[in-house]
Amino acid sequence: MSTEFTFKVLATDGKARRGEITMPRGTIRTPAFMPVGTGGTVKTMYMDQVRDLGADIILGNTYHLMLRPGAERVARLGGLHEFARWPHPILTDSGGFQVMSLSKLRKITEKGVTFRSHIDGAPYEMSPERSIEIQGLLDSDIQMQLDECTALPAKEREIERAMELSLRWADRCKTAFGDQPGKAMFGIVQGGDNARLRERSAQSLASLGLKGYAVGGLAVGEPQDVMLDMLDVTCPELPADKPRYLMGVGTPDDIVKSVARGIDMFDCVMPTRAGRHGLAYTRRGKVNLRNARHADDHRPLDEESDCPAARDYSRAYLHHLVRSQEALGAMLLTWNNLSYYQSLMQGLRDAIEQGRYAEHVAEVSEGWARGDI
Ligand SMILES: CNc1nc2cc3nc[nH]c(=O)c3cc2[nH]1
Repeated sequence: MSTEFTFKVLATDGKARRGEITMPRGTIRTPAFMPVGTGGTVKTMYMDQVRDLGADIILGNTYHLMLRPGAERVARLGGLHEFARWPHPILTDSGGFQVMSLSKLRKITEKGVTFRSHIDGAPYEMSPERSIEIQGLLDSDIQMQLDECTALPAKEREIERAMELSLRWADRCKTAFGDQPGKAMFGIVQGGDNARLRERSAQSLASLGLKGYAVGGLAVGEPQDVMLDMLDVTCPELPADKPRYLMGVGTPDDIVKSVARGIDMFDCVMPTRAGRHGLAYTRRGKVNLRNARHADDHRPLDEESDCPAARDYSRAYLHHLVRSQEALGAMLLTWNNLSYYQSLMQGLRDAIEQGRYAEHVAEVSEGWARGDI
């Protein structure tokens, strides 16, 4: 087990990379999908299940945990790994994105963000330094800089202002994080849908010599081709020997196309949130179990899956659970969805190693297009 944070590229196929991040709490096989554990829980799942599905790392949210139960309380209780019984790596988002998307009366200044909690309206200030302090109290293994994610569409001068502020905050977060060998602080590339600003942001962050780089400011409603175009201009400006993390992405199609452009890490609420809303991801595309067409269908979601949720329960039963709003419905569909996402990632990792990434993507895409029979 490594005492340092290291990243190795083990194989490439075009711009797709098969890599490995080693750190004291474990090894992360890339391309990696990080299940979202917002409030210290991957909703409806036991942590052992999440691990058994192949997740090497999960995501926690600074914003939610600082509001409830509080970062100092989690620290007193031994840190997030102990608190949530997840002994493997955890990446925490810095809170800025959630402040802008969830809190009330928020205000951004050079110093940081001020806002009121969406839970009880209590006032908070979060500076780059406080965000890193909170992530340290959570004992997070990979900590994200505080940044300002511009909602799209936006005027170029607005995108530029937020991108430049995020660069200054990256420098402050690097100073606040200091030197923690077994941990990492990732910078976040901003720049909206503007290629020139993306290149400037990536080049400036790369000059900070960080241990990893996230591509932020995307998956905010822009068309997929705009997101992919921004990856085409951003990834070449990032160091090839450091991990690249595309924040908030995405659908299986988003993921396969982003890996092809050089992305190594992903997080997205889609598999878990969709599971709670009756939607199943399968190798034949999406299946909406709310639909009455499943009411008498005795077939499982996927008879060939090694996940019991996909293999052992009839669609009729899943439809019944979803329609009845039974907790087991959300549990089984979340289990199925995370299992599908992790098997998708394993397939991508294998295909890169075998030098057949394009062929493999064609095969999985054909499965989705065939649709659910
Ligand atoms: C669901 N889409 C999405 N989740 C995100 C989280 C983020 N965190 C920090 N900074 C970001 O730019 C950022 C962008 C994001 N897009």
